[in-house]
Amino acid sequence: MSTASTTLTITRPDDWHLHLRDEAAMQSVVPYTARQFARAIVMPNLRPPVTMAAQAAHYRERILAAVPAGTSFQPLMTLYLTDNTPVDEIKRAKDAGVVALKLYPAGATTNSDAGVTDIAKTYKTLEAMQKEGLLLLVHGEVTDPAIDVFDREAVFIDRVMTPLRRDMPELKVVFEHITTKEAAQYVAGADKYTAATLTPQHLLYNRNAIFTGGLRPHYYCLPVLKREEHRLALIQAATSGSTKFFLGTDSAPHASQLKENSVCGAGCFTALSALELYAEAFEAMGALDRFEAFASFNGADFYGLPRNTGTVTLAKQEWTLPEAVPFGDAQLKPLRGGESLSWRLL
Ligand SMILES: NC(=O)N[C@@H](CC(=O)O)C(=O)O
Ligand SMILES: [Zn+2]
Ligand SMILES: [Zn+2]
Repeated sequence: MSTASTTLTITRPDDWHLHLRDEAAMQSVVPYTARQFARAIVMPNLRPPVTMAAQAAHYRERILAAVPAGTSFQPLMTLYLTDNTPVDEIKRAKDAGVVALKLYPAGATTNSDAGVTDIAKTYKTLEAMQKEGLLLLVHGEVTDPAIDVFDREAVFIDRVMTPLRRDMPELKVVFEHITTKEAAQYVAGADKYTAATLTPQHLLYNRNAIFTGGLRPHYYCLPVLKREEHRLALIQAATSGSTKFFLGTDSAPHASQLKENSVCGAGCFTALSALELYAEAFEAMGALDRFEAFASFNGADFYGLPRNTGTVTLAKQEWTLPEAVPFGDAQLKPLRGGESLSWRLL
């Protein structure tokens, strides 16, 4: 990393948690990520979900066809784990270049209806993944309606993570988009097979952001933003120098008419300005010297993939994020749209 007074140059980063959707909507958002990141872990929660290796291979082709000419971008594919994922699909997935499977507890988040109802049902498949070296990516929230929505991540640690780690000790697990001090502590204290991704919104905002001056749908994602004490624990984890924490935007585009609706879909769109948002969070902690490892090294090392070559440069330069951008034949409103950002990717 090098910093002149007004620029920050780092090795090309990767996004280890991304939603691209499909068809025209996907074609609208791929260029934003391809501009910011060399690679991205592409989430499989399409309708219908990407459950088989052959579907993932076709989805990758559609994504690659949407990458602007002259830009190098590599989508890293995942499968959607279900109660019925066949054990022998794991070998086919590995051969097709799939790097991970995603665990959505059924009903926990956007397009998770086909998710896992009981993790014990997937153990044979998880054993095959452990053997083949595929990672398990986890949306870590219980779905028990008796549990308060703000407590669902912490309860997930006790009910699912701890038993899973005990039963599948050498399966590499990424606790995705963590939002609580409990999850940050759990991952920091876990062994080398456990890591976590952090989103820009959870590093920058607490739950007040959802309610400031009215209900703000573009700040609503899952797991939902938490109290300030949790945000502080997350930014401390991200800037601690621990290699277990890395960048995963969870950029999750939803058409604006579905966000600004009586029932608002969960997800924040950040791909347009992800590095800028993270740089702001790291700068506020006086930790820009730790940004490169978080954005460009820790994730690749955990996944066992080579680090990127080449660099990107951010400048300390104020600019205004567009309020809305096209999204297929709809519109998409970025988090912080219409407001100013202090860093700009050159
Ligand atoms: N994070 C979100 O709020 N939404 C994601 C799903 C997910 O990552 O849980 C989406 O696909 O929209
Ligand atoms: Zn999720
Ligand atoms: Zn996500």
